[in-house]
Amino acid sequence: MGIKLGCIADDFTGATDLANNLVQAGMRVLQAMGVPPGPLSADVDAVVIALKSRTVPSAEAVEDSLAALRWLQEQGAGQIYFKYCSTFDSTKDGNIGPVTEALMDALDTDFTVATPAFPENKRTVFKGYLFVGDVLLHESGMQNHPLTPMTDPNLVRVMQSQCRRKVGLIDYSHVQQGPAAVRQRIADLRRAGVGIAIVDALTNHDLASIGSAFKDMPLLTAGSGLAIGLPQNFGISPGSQAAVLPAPGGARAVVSGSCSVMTNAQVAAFIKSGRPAFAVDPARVAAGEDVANGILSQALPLLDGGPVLVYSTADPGSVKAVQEKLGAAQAGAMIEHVIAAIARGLVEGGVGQLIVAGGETSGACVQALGISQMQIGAQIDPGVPWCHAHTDIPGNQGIHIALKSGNFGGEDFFEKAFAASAL
Ligand SMILES: Nc1ncnc2c1ncn2[C@@H]1O[C@H](COP(=O)(O)OP(=O)(O)O)[C@@H](O)[C@H]1O
Ligand SMILES: O=C(O)[C@@H](O)C(=O)COP(=O)(O)O
Repeated sequence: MGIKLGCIADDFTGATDLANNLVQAGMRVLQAMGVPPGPLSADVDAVVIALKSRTVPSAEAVEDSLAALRWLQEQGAGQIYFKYCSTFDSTKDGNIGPVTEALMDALDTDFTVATPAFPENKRTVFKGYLFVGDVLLHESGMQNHPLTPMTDPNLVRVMQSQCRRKVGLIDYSHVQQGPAAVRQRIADLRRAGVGIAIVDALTNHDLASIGSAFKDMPLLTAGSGLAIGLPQNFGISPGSQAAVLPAPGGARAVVSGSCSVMTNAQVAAFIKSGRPAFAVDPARVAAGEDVANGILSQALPLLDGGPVLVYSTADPGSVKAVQEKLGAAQAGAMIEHVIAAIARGLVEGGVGQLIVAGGETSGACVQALGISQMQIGAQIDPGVPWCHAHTDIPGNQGIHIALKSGNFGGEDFFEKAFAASAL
């Protein structure tokens, strides 16, 4: 028998977020970093393949996603789930629309849904508008994202601008009435020539209800929230399947390349606590200085005294100034490269418990550490579990790693995560 659910996530924090929600909902999950080189050997309900496809050119995102789809189909996946950000992070050209349509073509399906709703993390969709907490997406700080600034909260409009197919809406008046009304709405939209529908959802109850209406859909596209509503379709009941990870060991460190509002607050709280923190200065990196080794030589001797932080996290004004000089994509890639080299240097120097803040940053760090699979452990905050992974560092016995999405976690997230790992 094949796997029940095959998932393709467009970034690495997003992949652990989805895997975590599936695990919380009762599924046994394998998370793979990139398309696995061989067939699946574990007995699991779902596989999440993490790609770094959110901000790459859309043709590349499509190619990578189709390769992931082929592998999942070879493992007998019954349903495919394309996971993107709960803030619908997209570049001007996509990639949510182009990847969705390529997957629809490959699966030969004429209809799918799209909903980033994740109520537990305060992402809700109403009348097709995405709210983050009490404000609309474009007032949430996401308008200042370094790579995917989100300036339009109307998801029908955003998705339509990325798609050839007609985009419609399953609004709350249908969702509220339950699965039968949602199925009826889908039939009506199909007749009207709609290929992709944004779906409203405000609560976990809504997600469970729409999840059951989507039981027979070959392709689902969503944030991680919808995962809560799917295991029931496979006869799986809620109940955590989090793995008991090996006992944590080694020194502790945080590396952060996220510039989100929440990460800025978390970095500020860490610095305020008086623990050692080292800033990556983009200007010095651009000038060709060996910033990675400079920081490592200062940070490594301090590891015995408790966690250290290395960050490029900055406010929107500073990010804009850097981008004006270097270009947004170039600045992003350059900083990711330095932080990834630092993450590897920290693990080589004895770090066994590592937090990475930022999705693109996590992708770069996980790749630099040579991690190919992660085991999902206990949740720290909604959307962020501790994980265990093997690296390709000679002699390394594996590390505990938490990939924190930009806007997830409370202000004390770093402290809370290390307190949890000590249990
Ligand atoms: N000070 C900075 N100036 C410009 N870009 C930055 C700075 N710090 C980080 N970045 C880049 O911003 C992007 C942040 O994206 P990401 O890591 O996905 O964080 P988030 O999870 O908040 O979206 C990365 O490409 C990172 O390299
Ligand atoms: O859905 C979410 O919000 C996260 O899983 C996610 O994808 C976050 O991406 P980053 O903010 O880039 O970490």
